[in-house]
Amino acid sequence: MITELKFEHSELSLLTPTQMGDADRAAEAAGVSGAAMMEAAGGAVAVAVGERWQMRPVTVLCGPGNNGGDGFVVARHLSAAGWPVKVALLGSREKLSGDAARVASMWKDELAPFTPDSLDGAGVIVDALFGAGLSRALDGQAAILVEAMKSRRVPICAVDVPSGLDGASGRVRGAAAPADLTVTFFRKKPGHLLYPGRALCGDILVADIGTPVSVLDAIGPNTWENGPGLWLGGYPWPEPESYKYKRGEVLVLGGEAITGASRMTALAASRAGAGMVTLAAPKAVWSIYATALTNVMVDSFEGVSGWQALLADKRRTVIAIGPGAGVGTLTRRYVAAALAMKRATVLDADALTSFAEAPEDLFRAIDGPCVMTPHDGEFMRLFHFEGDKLERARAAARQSGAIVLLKGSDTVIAAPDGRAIINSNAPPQLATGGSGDVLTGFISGLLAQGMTGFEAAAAGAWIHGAAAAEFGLGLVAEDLQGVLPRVLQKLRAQLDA
Ligand SMILES: NC(=O)C1=CN([C@@H]2O[C@H](COP(=O)(O)OP(=O)(O)OC[C@H]3O[C@@H](n4cnc5c(N)ncnc54)[C@H](OP(=O)(O)O)[C@@H]3O)[C@@H](O)[C@H]2O)[C@@H](O)CC1
Ligand SMILES: Nc1ncnc2c1ncn2[C@@H]1O[C@H](COP(=O)(O)OP(=O)(O)O)[C@@H](O)[C@H]1O
Ligand SMILES: [K+]
Repeated sequence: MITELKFEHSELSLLTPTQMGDADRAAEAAGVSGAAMMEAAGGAVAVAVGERWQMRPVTVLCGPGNNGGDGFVVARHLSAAGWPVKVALLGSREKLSGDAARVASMWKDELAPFTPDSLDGAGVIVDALFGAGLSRALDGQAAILVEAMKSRRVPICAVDVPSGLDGASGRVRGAAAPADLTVTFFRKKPGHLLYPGRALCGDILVADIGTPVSVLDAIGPNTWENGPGLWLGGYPWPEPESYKYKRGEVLVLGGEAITGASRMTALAASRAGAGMVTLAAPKAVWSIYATALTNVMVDSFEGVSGWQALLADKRRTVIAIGPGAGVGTLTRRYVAAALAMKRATVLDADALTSFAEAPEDLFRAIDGPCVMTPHDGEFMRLFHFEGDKLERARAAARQSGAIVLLKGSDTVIAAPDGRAIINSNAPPQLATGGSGDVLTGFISGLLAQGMTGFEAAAAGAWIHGAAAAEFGLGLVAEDLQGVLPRVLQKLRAQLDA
């Protein structure tokens, strides 16, 4: 069994704006001054702008807080490097305080009026209106300037976040202009990865501004961006002393009307490394499965008692149900029988929808390791939470007791204890019928080899995205398992390097 990885201090940690404020205060307590961090932040943005764009007129829009302070530092650096710089400030210099007031006083040129005219002639705009301190929807002059930024085809570099983007949820409050480049500090925020925020950030650079990593001790991050850094150390590579049963056996429930879905799940589980995979085929359609599958074994069964007989084999350590299973009472009973075994179970698609009328029955039955993989529609049939995707997935995991993998271009994986991972490597070609069935197989295959549900879901989602990216355009779901070996070889090379 692989022990749970500890990755609180990973570079993949995500901090909410509130946690980032805590990190800034803790850094100051540890002797790194706010002024030094602001200098480092503005300096990093100026370097990033200089690396990305050739020298040209730049307008820096500064807000009334420390995000605006960063903007004044950017302006000073670019101006010193010879760039023609205009600075427009929301509000007056007198209203600035602390570090922002200090850096503003170092800007000796006159300020441009805070109107869309200040964007005239700009070859790049630095958006330093609001960052972590966004406290309400943009309105008035701020909204007018953001709308003006949106309508001009001038590249934008956002400081920390595009102003108006809520760093916790990825939502837009009032308005936000899409940036080409976002430079953030110390760690990313969930809003950089959750849509629509992700689409507004452009390329994201994370700059080191001297914040000691030890500030994370007290914060205890519980949200991460998905990446091999979270689970590669515990990845279940085949070992010399291994044998097929040691690598676990996955039992996949086959559907009667749709047979392709569960076949893809089964093949994907084999590719992900399960030692054995058995497809439980309803007697009436057994021959379809038997002729289509080779390395995956096909076992026929009839009705709930037949399914229970297949479950009785203790070597079948992981049960995958849902793809093509059909919606209704029978599937509900198959799921209940599987959950009663308290083995690792992956529930997808019809296994979830079958409980739309009585989700509580499902939650009550979950008592062992369980991963649910709903897309938005399936999620809404079972759960009725408000909030952003991260909040909803977390609440669902808490309510159900399962690891909840809420799919989409920004898939969130949440555990009942509050930990959550946001996946960011899934390319849009994954939006093709059956790709979710393959994901169920990948996760099942990793569970079979001893990963925990949380890690298997994270690693499964990541290799799924990486396989789609590896294949490129023109992807159909059954291509995914075929390119997985290349993804695994690259991962292995990364570990061996
Ligand atoms: N040591 C550090 O802390 C470091 C911080 N750093 C930088 O500081 C940023 C965080 O700074 P921050 O906390 O001052 O918040 P910030 O984003 O500037 O906004 C607050 C101001 O905006 C105002 N305001 C808010 N919403 C508004 C709206 N809709 N419409 C109008 N006004 C609105 C708000 O007004 P209030 O809510 O108080 O009325 C307040 O005046 C962070 O993103 C990073 O860039 C780096 O330099 C590294 C070191
Ligand atoms: N636009 C997108 N960008 C990236 N990944 C996507 C996108 N749309 C869907 N996906 C991913 O593709 C898979 C689709 O799964 P699902 O909706 O269950 O489809 P199916 O039931 O056809 O298998 C999920 O892993 C999901 O996260
Ligand atoms: K900003």
